[in-house]
Amino acid sequence: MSFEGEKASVQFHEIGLDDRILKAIAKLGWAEPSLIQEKAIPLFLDGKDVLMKARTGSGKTGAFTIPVIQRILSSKEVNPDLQNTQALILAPTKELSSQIHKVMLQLTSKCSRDVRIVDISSQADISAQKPLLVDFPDIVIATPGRAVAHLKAETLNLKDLKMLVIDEADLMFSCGYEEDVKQVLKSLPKIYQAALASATLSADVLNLKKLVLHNAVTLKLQESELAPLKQLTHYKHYSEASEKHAVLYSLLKLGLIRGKSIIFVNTVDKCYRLKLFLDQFKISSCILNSELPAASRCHAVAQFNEGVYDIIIASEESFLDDPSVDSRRNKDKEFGLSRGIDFQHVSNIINYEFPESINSYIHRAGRTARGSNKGFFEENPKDLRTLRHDKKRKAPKTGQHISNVPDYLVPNSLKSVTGLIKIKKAKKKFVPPSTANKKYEVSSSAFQMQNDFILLPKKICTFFGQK
Ligand SMILES: Nc1ncnc2c1ncn2[C@@H]1O[C@H](COP(=O)(O)OP(=O)(O)OP(=O)(O)O)[C@@H](O)[C@H]1O
Repeated sequence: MSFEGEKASVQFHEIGLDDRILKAIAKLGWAEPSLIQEKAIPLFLDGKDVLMKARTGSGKTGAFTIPVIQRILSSKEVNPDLQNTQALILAPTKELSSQIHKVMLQLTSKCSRDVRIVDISSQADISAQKPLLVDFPDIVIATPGRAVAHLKAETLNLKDLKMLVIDEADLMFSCGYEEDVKQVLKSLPKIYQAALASATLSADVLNLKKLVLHNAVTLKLQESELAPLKQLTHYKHYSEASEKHAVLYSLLKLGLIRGKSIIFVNTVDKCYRLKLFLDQFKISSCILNSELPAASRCHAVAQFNEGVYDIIIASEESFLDDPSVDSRRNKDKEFGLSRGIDFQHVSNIINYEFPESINSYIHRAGRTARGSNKGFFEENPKDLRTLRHDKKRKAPKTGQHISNVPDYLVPNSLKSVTGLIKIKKAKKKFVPPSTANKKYEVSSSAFQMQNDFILLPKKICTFFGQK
């Protein structure tokens, strides 16, 4: 597996990595480093502070986790009895932390005894997490909030820290972690090596850079922000707002969209409404939004990744919103939605509601065509079954009850497609024509005009024709 369109000039075995890491990388199927990995890993191994800005899905996680693990293995070669927390990795959400943890466990699968990693980002009680930290794991992964909570409880000791990494640096401040990050920095020794990873170089990232990095090398890769077109195809389809439901239904039911899909909407309400709509047609989906508790969000992503659901409906909200503005709703400030979450094998991204900024489009699109995956279609057994044309396609099942559900769930446009709509004839009151009746005159001429184009039912045409 390699990143398309980005031919690596060095191979993993040429970067000076431990054999155990190389074996783990091979097990992951990563044939060669991505561009950001190729540039960042040697710099970090050299002891440099690095700011890596690379498009979403370009392999930044590997770019900082591989050298962190390598440096820990090297330090243990020199001093096998060394046991202290050498690296702290901060991520803005629990989902991201657990994803980094998962990647690190895979990368240390051949040296798990030598490199111990814990993720303390979950909301478990601080005292319940104490045993995880008591014998100074080599790498701690946390959200800044959790790191501060443990520092206050004196369950986390960073006095011997050698490396600090902040992932998704552009989200840290907008997630409300500015103070927590500053608090963490106060607990670090004077000298440590640091790296920031980000998909954008926002003002927040530059502020963090000033706070965290020293004489840093900035890697701003000259690459497209999105995966190459060979890998990711963009389609656009124009439709009236009221018809979007019908279009989506058709795309899904006719098999025009295959594989796992993320449908993006812009509000939490829409998230639920769309799910209810799809439920009506026995199209099962799960949802992801900022009102769900963290555990449910993780569960939804896990179920989607495991293939329990092929569709996830996600609402995206601006991180720059003042969290205090909408007090009715209990928004989770750690909600990073899908930014940085590694949804696996996503074939399609559907912008059901158009993203509010270019960045948002890029991040949404970055959920597919990740790594070396093609964007549109994945070859998994389930998809291949779908492709079998020797089997008769099942006609979509729609129940009679669809005609009784509210319009916002099944709009009339779709009811008429399925033949379930009962056209209610409006009872018209007879109003005698009167030249003094302005309202009548206006509507009359409007209808007359349409009459010219034979657009009206005969009955009405006749009525106005008599005038
Ligand atoms: N060298 C590689 N070869 C093939 N696949 C890789 C390689 N490195 C990473 N990947 C895969 O690419 C996908 C995206 O990687 P990763 O999550 O690190 O991207 P990212 O740049 O951190 O994205 P984001 O900014 O969204 O977090 C993952 O599924 C990962 O397993």
